Amino acid sequence: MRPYTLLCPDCGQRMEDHYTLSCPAGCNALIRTVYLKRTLDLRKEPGIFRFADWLPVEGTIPSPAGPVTYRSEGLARDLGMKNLWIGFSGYWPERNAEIATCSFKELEALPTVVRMKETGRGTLVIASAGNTGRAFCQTAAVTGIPVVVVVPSAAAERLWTTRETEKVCLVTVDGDYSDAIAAANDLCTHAGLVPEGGAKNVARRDGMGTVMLDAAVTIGRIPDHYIQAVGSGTGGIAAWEAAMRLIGDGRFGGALPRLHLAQNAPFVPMVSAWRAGRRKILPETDMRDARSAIAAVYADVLTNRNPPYGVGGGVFDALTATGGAMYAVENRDARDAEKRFVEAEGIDLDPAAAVAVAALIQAVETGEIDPHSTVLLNITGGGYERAAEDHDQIVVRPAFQVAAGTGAGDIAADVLSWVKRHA
Ligand SMILES: Cc1ncc(COP(=O)(O)O)c(C=O)c1O
Repeated sequence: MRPYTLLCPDCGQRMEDHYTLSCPAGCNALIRTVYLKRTLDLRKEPGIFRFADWLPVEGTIPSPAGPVTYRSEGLARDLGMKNLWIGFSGYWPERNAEIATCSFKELEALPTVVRMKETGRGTLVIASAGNTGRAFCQTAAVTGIPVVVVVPSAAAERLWTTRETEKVCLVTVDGDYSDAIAAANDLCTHAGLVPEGGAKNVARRDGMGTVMLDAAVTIGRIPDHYIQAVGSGTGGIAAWEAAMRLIGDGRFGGALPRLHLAQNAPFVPMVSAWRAGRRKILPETDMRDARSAIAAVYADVLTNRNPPYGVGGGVFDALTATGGAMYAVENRDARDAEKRFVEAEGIDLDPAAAVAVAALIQAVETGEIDPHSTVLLNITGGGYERAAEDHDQIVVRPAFQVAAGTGAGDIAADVLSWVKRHA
């Protein structure tokens, strides 16, 4: 028996894991893991698998990539804060941050690949705006387990690994992130190609949830506030779920952290729906002129048109349960915040992380966050310059291309034959 079961929070059904992504009864809710161990014991592993007790895996990968939490001095002083903690998911070896692909997406990729190997069959297909794809490419390079990664053509340059690998089938799509998602969905209609699952994948959520776990064990308690930039919002959901587990553990306090989730204006569908008090995103209201709005943002990895917002156990529920708030961040504010962060903390940021810093500044200025409270700022990506000093960054060459508006039907047979050759 595996050390966890899956639970549908809607109908209450418990199930065994067969790389299960949704409730077999058809409920519109994100299934969750229920771990047999209610208290968290840290393992003697180098990276994320320190938290394997609360990851849906039995095996581990000896990777140094994991969450790191430290107490801010520079930015805290700049903002007049007393208890600002930074969860740094990137590359900064001087702070023990060893995610060579520089974003928290590696925290999702590592347990996902192990879970798939242990409970599923087939080859994972990942749609990405860049960072998720790079994380899965790296995991394929480290484990030798092949993956199919589908990205917008403009994001292809973000796909690199620190080791040579033949185990990545990179498909580029002429279009934006949504077109990449559509092409990946097309591919997954073929036997042997399996959707990685996004927010529905408990390994992704629990992998991201380790940022909250690491913060709680470092600080000694659950923080009062949690700040993150979101595209799908999976990390926000994960932080909420991890905090519920920590409350169940009993050693880290009994209150949920307030979630502060930020999007990059002008593409802010969840902010718009949340502020209107709606569980449902209305495309004509919340995503008007989506293509041009997406093209205008600084942090394009935050542009997901189908976030798990209204689904049971999704972003709306996470915000409601935690008394949360959402923020729209303008490009210029993200850039200013990035400058302040770099000066204060001494490491570069992913544009998405700059959006989170800008949201923190907004929250402190508007009084949403009391500067004396205990705050966890999730820096979801950074350390690119530092990583380039220490590691090779070997560009992954596209294997196949999907032309604008054509779908992935034409290349499916080629992708399947690639999978056969590389499995
Ligand atoms: C660096 C970084 N931060 C934040 C996010 C937002 O994550 P999510 O789409 O899971 O909300 C992404 C998404 O790709 C990202 O790459």
